[in-house]
Amino acid sequence: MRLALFQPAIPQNVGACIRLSACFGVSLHIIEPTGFTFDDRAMKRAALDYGPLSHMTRHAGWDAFQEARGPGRLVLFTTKGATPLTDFAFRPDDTLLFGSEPSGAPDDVHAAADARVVIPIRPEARSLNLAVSAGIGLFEALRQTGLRRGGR
Ligand SMILES: C[S@@+](CC[C@H](N)C(=O)[O-])C[C@H]1O[C@@H](n2cnc3c(N)ncnc32)[C@H](O)[C@@H]1O
Repeated sequence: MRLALFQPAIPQNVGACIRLSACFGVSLHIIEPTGFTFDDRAMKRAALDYGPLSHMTRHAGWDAFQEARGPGRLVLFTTKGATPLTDFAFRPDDTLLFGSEPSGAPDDVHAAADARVVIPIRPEARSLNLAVSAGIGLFEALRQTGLRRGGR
C-alpha cells in the first residue's frame, strides 16, 4: 500500500501525511510541483518529529511518478463519479492517489486511474480536507488488506 499526493499546495497537509505514512508504515509519494518548498516550517511543524519514520519520495512530475511507481493499481480518491469507499475492495499493492487542494486531480489523471473512489459525505458539502481524506482512505485500505501494528 502506498500513498501519493498530486501537486499538493498546502504544507500542513503534506506534514500530516508524512505523519500518516510514519504511523502506518506506508510510503508517501509527492508528485511535484508543490505549492511550497520542502524546508517549509509549517510542513515540518505538522510532521512533528515523524520525518525519519516516514518513507517519502518526491517525483518531478506526473510522468516521472508513473514511470517510477511500480506494479499495482492506481486508486484515485475523487469527488467525481466514483465508487463509494464502502463498496470498494482494496488490494495490498494499491497506490492511493489524492488530488491537490484547490482543484483536485486533472482529467488526464482521472483517465489514468485504474479505479476512482469517493468517501461519502453529505450532499450539501463539497469535499473533505486532503489529509483527512488520506487518513480515512488509508485506514480503510489497511483494514481490508490486513492492518497490523508496527508497519507493513
Ligand atoms: C480539498 S480536496 C479538492 C477539492 C476539489 N475542489 C475537488 O472537488 O476535487 C483535495 C483532495 O482530497 C480528496 N478528497 C476530498 N474529499 C473527498 C471525498 N469526499 N472523496 C474522495 N476524495 C476526497 C481528493 O483526492 C481531492 O482531490
